[in-house]
Amino acid sequence: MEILSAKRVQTFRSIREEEVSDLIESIFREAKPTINLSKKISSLTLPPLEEQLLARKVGTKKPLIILTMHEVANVATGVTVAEQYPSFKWLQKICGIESKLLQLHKKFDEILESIVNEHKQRKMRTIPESDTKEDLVDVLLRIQKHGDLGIPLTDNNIKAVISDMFSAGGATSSTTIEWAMSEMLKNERLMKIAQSEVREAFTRKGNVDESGHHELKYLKSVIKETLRLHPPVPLLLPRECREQCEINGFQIPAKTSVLVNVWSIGRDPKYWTDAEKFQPERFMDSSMISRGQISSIYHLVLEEGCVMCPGIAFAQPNVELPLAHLLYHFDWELPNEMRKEGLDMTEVLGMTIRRKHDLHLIPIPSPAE
Ligand code: HEM
Repeated sequence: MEILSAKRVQTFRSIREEEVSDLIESIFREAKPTINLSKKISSLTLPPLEEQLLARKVGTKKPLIILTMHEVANVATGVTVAEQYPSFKWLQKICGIESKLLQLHKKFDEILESIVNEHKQRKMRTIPESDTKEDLVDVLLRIQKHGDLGIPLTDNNIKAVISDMFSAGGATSSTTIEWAMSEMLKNERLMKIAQSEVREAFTRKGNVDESGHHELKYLKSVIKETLRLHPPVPLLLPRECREQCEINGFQIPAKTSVLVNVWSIGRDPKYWTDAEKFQPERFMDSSMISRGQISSIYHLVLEEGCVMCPGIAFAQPNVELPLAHLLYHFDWELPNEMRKEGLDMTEVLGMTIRRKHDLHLIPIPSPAE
């Protein structure tokens, strides 16, 4: 509640708006007609997250924490393969994953340690003007000092929370933006509807900001439909069976790992008409969605059910704002007269499911510019 509440997220609004405006300007400044939109999007989500959570302005040089996160993401792709066969310990060894992860762990731990120490020293020197000026680490250090939790909060706990926020909040947001753009590119009609909605909402103002987001009903449905077909965390977080139980005649022992395949639930024709089709309209009128569908998508749309992303208040503006800007400022074409319907949608599994091939696109400034 302290770190991820809507009130706290609201205090970071100007940081998000500034970062996304910088992205749009960098696209306008590109000398080449074709840009790698995937790269632009992935470099967009972590720096603002760093600034929002750690109050550090990133500037042009990527900080170590972001570079290390990318390294972890790359190595983690291999972990998933080795984890298919947990009893074959040698598989992880020959893949070299274990030692790479240990090295990365050490490097990451040192970065986190220095962040915590930096904050402690800063705290000794200054008194925060008000709690809205505190960043994530300040909040955790305050709780540690006052013992508000009723249980001790160690420095290691604090480092784990910082690490959790970055791994949970970075690639999830950027892959969602990338897939939403891909789906709209593939279907020009949907792109046009979303673009007209955004342009209608902001043309009079002359710029996109977060104040008009409540008007973007179609774009919000595009995001929900993107999460249905391309859930960034396809197997959710691993869970463990607390006690022995029986499912469909199978005895499941206590402590069994449970992975929930939301990727396949989102595409199950038992729940969804035209399950493989990208149709944001299905979310426009929630009365059209049955209870069964709601329980099957709670984790996808993040808003329903007992298990949800605790970072939802952060995730929403971090995904909506960049998308609204990209649609407002540009029309988008594929290079080399490639046909949009033929856009390659191959997925690759890492910490999230992302596009196998980067999105190379031609941005055409919108007529309103
Ligand atoms: C579109 C963007 C996002 C999606 C689709 C998403 C989705 C999810 C999902 C499915 C889970 C796992 C829930 C479970 O299995 O229990 C999760 C956990 C979490 N998310 Fe998000 N998330 C997004 C963005 C964010 C952001 C921006 C933040 C924070 C700044 C964040 C923070 C967290 C945290 C802290 C957890 C819990 C991790 C843990 O328990 O170790 N998420 N998210």
